[in-house]
Amino acid sequence: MQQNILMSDETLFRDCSIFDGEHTPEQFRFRDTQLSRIAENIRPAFHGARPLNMILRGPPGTGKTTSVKQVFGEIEGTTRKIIPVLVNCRRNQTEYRVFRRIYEAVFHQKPPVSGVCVQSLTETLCGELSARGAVLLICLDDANFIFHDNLLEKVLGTLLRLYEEYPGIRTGIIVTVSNIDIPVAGLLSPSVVSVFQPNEIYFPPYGEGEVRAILRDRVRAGLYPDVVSPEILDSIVTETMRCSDLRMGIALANRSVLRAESAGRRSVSAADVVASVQEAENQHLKSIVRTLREDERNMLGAIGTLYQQTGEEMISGDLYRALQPQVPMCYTLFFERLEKFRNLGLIKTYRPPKRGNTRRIVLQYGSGRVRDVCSAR
Ligand SMILES: Nc1ncnc2c1ncn2[C@@H]1O[C@H](COP(=O)(O)OP(=O)(O)OP(=O)(O)O)[C@@H](O)[C@H]1O
Repeated sequence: MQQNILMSDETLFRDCSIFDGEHTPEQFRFRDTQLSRIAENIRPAFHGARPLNMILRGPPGTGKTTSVKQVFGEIEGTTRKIIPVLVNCRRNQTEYRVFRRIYEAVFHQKPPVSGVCVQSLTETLCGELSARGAVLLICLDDANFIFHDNLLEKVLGTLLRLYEEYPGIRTGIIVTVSNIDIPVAGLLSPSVVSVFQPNEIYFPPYGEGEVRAILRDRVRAGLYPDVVSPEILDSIVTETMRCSDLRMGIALANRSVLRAESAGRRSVSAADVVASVQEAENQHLKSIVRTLREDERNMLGAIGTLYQQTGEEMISGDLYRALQPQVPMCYTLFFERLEKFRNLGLIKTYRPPKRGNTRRIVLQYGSGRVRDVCSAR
């Protein structure tokens, strides 16, 4: 029995950064096809032409961001004539913040604070791009976070029209989205669609064997030998397949090891994995809720509270009426917020047969957990 044998400063991690959400893996497997298609679309920029626009589409945790980071890393190591900028749309949910992020990446400093609008940022940016003779390659990563309020349309509209206002400016746009059921073109006006013309690259979910291989790589790189046995790895793989998100699997492995470590054991037990599943799911839910505005968080929390009392789903009209006392809002706003929750994977909506526009609204996480996470400050 391996109980309490770790000294307080002993650790099971060879390198704990391997389990960070932002970690770029040394071994990036199973995405060669997607990487070479991305590279093909960017290739014209190496000859001074405009890169082809792209949409990278696939469920969460299928390696879209990692692929872009890999390609951008190679570009940065090869040429200064292409400036790649990764914009995290989770963290930048207004038009101004998106352009501020681009400005910061190009100038390596913040824009002047007072009185600067998007127009003046783009003017300065385009002046700089002309002076350097460089192509701007922007990735709007996790663009589903800016589907609301017509924001994607505004941002794309501005980016795509830069060359009209500033002749000679060349830009390429990569949009990554994790909703597989919403066509991006449906969110855009015909005028934006006609200029955008993206090539779509699909990232399918990883199969069980692929998930096992990826997690095994992480475990080998991040932990000392025998901390995770093949049987324990199997149970982490099973949980990962259940929630079909690799990111959850990485978080689950991390949490299970931390649990074993704090109990002073040298290997992870089946009980560590079981006990860590909820923590890993909570962590995932928290990371999404953190990106919501306060009014949206209040509405989601109110749905959690309501569903605790009424059951795990409601019809849209009933839900709207039931929410009014705590979170008064008009019907349009109600549907806009529901749409955002759906885009973020917080709810699912179903149309019951023969009920017109009515939808059944189902939470994707337990109602009690949703309520607690939304009310935590
Ligand atoms: N093929 C792979 N090999 C190794 N690690 C991978 C692979 N694919 C994804 N990962 C890891 O899984 C996690 C999620 O990957 P990534 O952020 O690239 O997914 P995504 O498709 O952009 O997800 P989302 O749509 O939720 O933003 C990261 O920690 C990443 O390192």
